[in-house]
Amino acid sequence: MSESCTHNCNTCGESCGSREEAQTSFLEPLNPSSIVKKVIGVVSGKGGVGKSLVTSMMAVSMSGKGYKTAILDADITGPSIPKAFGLSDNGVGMTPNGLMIPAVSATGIEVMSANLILDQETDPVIWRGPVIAGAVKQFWQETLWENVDYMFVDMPPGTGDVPLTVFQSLPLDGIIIVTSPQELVSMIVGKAVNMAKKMNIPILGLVENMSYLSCPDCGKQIAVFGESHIDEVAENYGVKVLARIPIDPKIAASVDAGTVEYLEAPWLKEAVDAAEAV
Ligand SMILES: Nc1ncnc2c1ncn2[C@@H]1O[C@H](COP(=O)(O)OP(=O)(O)OP(=O)(O)O)[C@@H](O)[C@H]1O
Repeated sequence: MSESCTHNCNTCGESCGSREEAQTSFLEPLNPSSIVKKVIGVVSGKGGVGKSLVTSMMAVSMSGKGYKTAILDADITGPSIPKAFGLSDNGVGMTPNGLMIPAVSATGIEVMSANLILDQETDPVIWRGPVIAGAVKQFWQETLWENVDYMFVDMPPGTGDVPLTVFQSLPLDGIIIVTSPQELVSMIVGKAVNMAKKMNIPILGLVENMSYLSCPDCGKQIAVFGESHIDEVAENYGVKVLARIPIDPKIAASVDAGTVEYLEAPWLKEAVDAAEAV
């Protein structure tokens, strides 16, 4: 036993031989009919930076490579995945033994989201934190996830109570952190990196969305939200920059039209390689 051991594993950072028993696992088991091989969380410091876009496009890219892919929309109060895939109807079924059957997109991506089970997609979700976290656990445990190679989880934004519970409940194999240049990037990345490290979840890297706008006439890149600091931030925290996504009206239009799975995402190549290497 280390000299600096406090004999209380909740307060002691030393890794000694008697550590494991004291660790409590909050991981929720899957139902026996389901298999999910890899789970990758997509996180952001706040809403509106493009977390759902990155989640959707990672799923689209992995599905395009032949993997059976699913999306668990854990952003319960701001569920935007069904709309991006044009899944506005109530597409969730039930198995005879009471498991939810996820909706399936036109190209075969399975989706589970609060918006698919609400009577009206405009109904607000006015639930408190523990209820929200409980819904995410149900989406994980009580859905029939049949032989999924890759599941992407659109995490609730931020590093508060709800994202923390989701982090603890799902067996994440890695996370992707999405930022935009106008955020307090360093602080946000720092919080997300520390949260992931505390839970021993590997960080695949950072994706900077709305990084720049390409002038349609001369091709010059305009830093609409100011110069990016993503490289310094990534270096400070020892993580990789996986992608820089431009502001592109085509992106917004295809999300609005529910045709995100027909969008090409050449900018995510390194992120896709990182997911494949998990
Ligand atoms: N690079 C981009 N170019 C143009 N529009 C974009 C881009 N990224 C995202 N958008 C648009 O910005 C809006 C917010 O994006 P998105 O829903 O992915 O963000 P989010 O971080 O998931 O937000 P929330 O947590 O609130 O759901 C969407 O309408 C989306 O189409």
